Amino acid sequence: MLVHFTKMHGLGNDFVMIDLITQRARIDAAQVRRLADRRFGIGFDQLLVVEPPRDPDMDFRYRIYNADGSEAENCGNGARCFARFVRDQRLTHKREIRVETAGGPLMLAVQHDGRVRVDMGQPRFTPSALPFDAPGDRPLHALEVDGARLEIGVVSMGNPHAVLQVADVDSAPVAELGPLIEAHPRFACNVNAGFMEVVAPDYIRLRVFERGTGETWACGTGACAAVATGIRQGLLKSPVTVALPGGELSVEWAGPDASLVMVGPAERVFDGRVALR
Ligand SMILES: N[C@@H](CCC[C@H](N)C(=O)O)C(=O)O
Repeated sequence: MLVHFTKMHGLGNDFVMIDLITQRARIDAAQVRRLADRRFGIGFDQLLVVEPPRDPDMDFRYRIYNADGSEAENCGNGARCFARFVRDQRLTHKREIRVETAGGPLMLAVQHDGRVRVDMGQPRFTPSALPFDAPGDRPLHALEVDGARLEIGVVSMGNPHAVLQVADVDSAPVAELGPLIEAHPRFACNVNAGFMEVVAPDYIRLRVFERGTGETWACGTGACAAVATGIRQGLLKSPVTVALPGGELSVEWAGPDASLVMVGPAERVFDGRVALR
C-alpha cells in the first residue's frame, strides 16, 4: 500500500507527516521504526499523524510517534509543522486550529509572516504530572546520576521534561548524561532531558536529549520546559529567546495561571510516497 507523506522540519527537528483523514494505513511501532531509519527508511525524529478529532470542539487529532516507535503526548515543533501541513493539504482553511493531543488540547495560529504561534497550555510542575518520584513540588530536585548529584527542574508540558542548568551548553555532556536521565528509574515513563545555559534573563541556549529519539536540533516542548522552570527559579524573565542548535524560538509565559506561548517557523522539505507493510 503506497501512502503519501510530507517531510517537514521545525528548526531541524524533522518530521514525516501522514494524513490519515484522506488515506488509510496501519501505524504500529515496528512500522515507525522502519520508516525512521535514516539509512533504510525515510528518516525523522518524529512521525506525526493527522486524524479526525474525537472531540467535536476540536479540528483535528494529532498523534506523535518518536523514532523508537513510542507514542508521545506532545511535540511543540511538530505542532507548528502540523498547522502548516493541514493548510497546505487543504484539510482546513482556518488560520486558528484546535488540535487534540494525548497531552491535552493545543491552539495553533498561522501568522501572516508564515510563522506559527502555539498556545502550549499551562506547565504542570507537580511531580505526579510527569510522573516523577519525588517527595514534593519544588523548583529544584536532586537526582543521582552515575554517582553524581544533579539539580533538575521538572515539568510536564503534556510530555515530561527534566531541565539541568549548565555553564556551557557546547561542552555539556548531553550524549553521556542524556540517556541516563531519560531512562532514570524515578521517571516512570522516561523523560526528555534539557541542558540549559542562561546567557541573560531573556536569552538561553538549549540542547535537548529527547525521549525515544536522542539529541535533536530543536525541541519545542523542551524550550517551553526550560523557560517555565527557569522563570520559576527566578533565572529568567518573559519573553525569552531560546537558541537551539537548529535556530531560535520565542517563548512567553506570564506566570502560574497562564499558558506558555511559543512562536517559530515550520518548513516543508519534500513530498513522497512510501510502501507501508
Ligand atoms: N520534538 C518534540 C518533542 C517530541 C516528543 C518527545 N520526544 C517525547 O517523547 O516526549 C518537540 O518539539 O516538542
